[in-house]
Amino acid sequence: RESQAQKFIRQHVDPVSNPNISSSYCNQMMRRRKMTKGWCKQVNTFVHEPLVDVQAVCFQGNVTCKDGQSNCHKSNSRMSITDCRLTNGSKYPNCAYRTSQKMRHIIVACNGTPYVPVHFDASV
Ligand SMILES: Nc1ncnc2c1ncn2[C@@H]1O[C@H](C(=O)NS(=O)(=O)C[C@H]2[C@@H](O)[C@H](n3ccc(=O)[nH]c3=O)O[C@@H]2CO)[C@@H](O)[C@H]1O
Repeated sequence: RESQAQKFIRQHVDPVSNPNISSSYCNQMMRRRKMTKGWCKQVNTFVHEPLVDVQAVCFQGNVTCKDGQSNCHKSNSRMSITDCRLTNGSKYPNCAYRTSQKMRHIIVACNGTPYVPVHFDASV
């Protein structure tokens, strides 16, 4: 049984890829990280920073989450991310994504002991 923390890492952490991401990055990674099973996940962000740097965000700026909870945190600095957004013509099971490479502050929700990221809220 995958924990919420493990699910966050599977869905959002990819330190390996370098920033000059290919246009097929999202089509490959959304499949590889199992977000195209049963349905095509609409939007997903991958963070290209070391896991420890992403986990450290839990101890950075506290902000309100989109759902109104108060356990969200905004990264002090901008991070290398890739946004994957489902294209209009995409038809399950052929999930087709637009790949956008950005430098943004990330906002994650954290929970538990140890207090770790469990949800990707937004990037700004
Ligand atoms: N405060 C909280 N504290 C603790 N837990 C909390 C809290 N809030 C939610 N969860 C939980 O998280 C789980 C979850 O999957 N939430 S999700 O909104 O669908 C995730 C979004 C995100 O994956 C993705 N997205 C979106 C934007 C973007 O820039 N980049 C990007 O990747 O799209 C998804 C849909 O928007 C769910 O179990 C919910 O209960």
